[in-house]
Amino acid sequence: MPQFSPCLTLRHVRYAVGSARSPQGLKEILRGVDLTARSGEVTVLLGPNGAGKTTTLSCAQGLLHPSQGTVALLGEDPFRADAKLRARVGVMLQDGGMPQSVQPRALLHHVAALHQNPWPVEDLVERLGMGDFLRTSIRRLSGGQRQRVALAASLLGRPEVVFLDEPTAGLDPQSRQTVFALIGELREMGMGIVLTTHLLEEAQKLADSVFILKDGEVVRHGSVAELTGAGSAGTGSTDGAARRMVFTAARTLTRAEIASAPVSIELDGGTDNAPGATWTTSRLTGPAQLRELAAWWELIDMMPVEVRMEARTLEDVFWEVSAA
Ligand SMILES: Nc1ncnc2c1ncn2[C@@H]1O[C@H](COP(=O)(O)OP(=O)(O)OP(=O)(O)O)[C@@H](O)[C@H]1O
Repeated sequence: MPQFSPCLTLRHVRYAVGSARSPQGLKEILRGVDLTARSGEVTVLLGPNGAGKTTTLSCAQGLLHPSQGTVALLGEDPFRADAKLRARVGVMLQDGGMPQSVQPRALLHHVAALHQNPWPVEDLVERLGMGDFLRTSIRRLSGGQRQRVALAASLLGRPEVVFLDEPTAGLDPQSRQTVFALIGELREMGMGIVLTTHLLEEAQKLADSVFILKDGEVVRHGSVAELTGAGSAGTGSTDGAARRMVFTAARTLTRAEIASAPVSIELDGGTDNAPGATWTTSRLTGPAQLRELAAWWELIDMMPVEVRMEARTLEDVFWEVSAA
């Protein structure tokens, strides 16, 4: 399997429901999505509820036909795809898609039997720690257990591309780590992994490439380093050098002093405005702002105890995009 070649491309994909003639009118859910995912990489779709992530995945998988634009999944139009293409693609069904009265063991063996060269069921059972609930009907499983069954089922055919819609939703921290490790292995194997998540820390750790959607459009994309300013800027992002500065104040700051800061400053989570409090600055885009901050410290006659520059996190970028 060639590594890092595109396994999925969406070009100017629009998807609308309703009609201009109906009372509700035409509702545009995707408004020109461009996205590329590569084999041997984890591509993460982020965005607030209703941004269009699941609709994008549905178009990518060929479950929905775009109103405009093109989709190529492993080089083919997934909407017209035959069984051959389907066998090369794994889709993690949300629990509604699994037969509720069946036991995971029977389901996994059944799905494995549909594939020519299936991943050994026992191996996935062991890796995903499913041994304890293999003979419990899916209806009776906890949310996290169902998630693991659905993930295993999506991988049984050793797909070249796998779509995972919130694969770690409802998992406890230990199971989440297990799933992370497995996703890392899938990447090493050269699989293309396309996933959605609301867990930004998880996205930051896993993603080779991130697409942030808002109102049916990709508003930022790039590697984590590109998006957070730890590397060169990604397309659509002009803030490649942005950083955050954190400083520890020697004393309590007055309201007037806080208001007079040259960039907005906020108390770091959990600290009080007292000597030793940690303050974080908003996005700094150049050294001139450091000079302004130093001038402000001079003005308010406060020498910070500690000053630190930090790369911004994906969470910082996400909130910035959401607020825009
Ligand atoms: N068939 C439909 N008819 C009307 N509206 C729809 C339809 N399908 C999706 N939508 C709307 O389109 C928007 C995008 O939905 P989508 O499920 O793709 O978002 P999402 O980013 O996956 O959200 P979440 O994070 O909540 O899963 C939502 O506002 C949703 O209500």
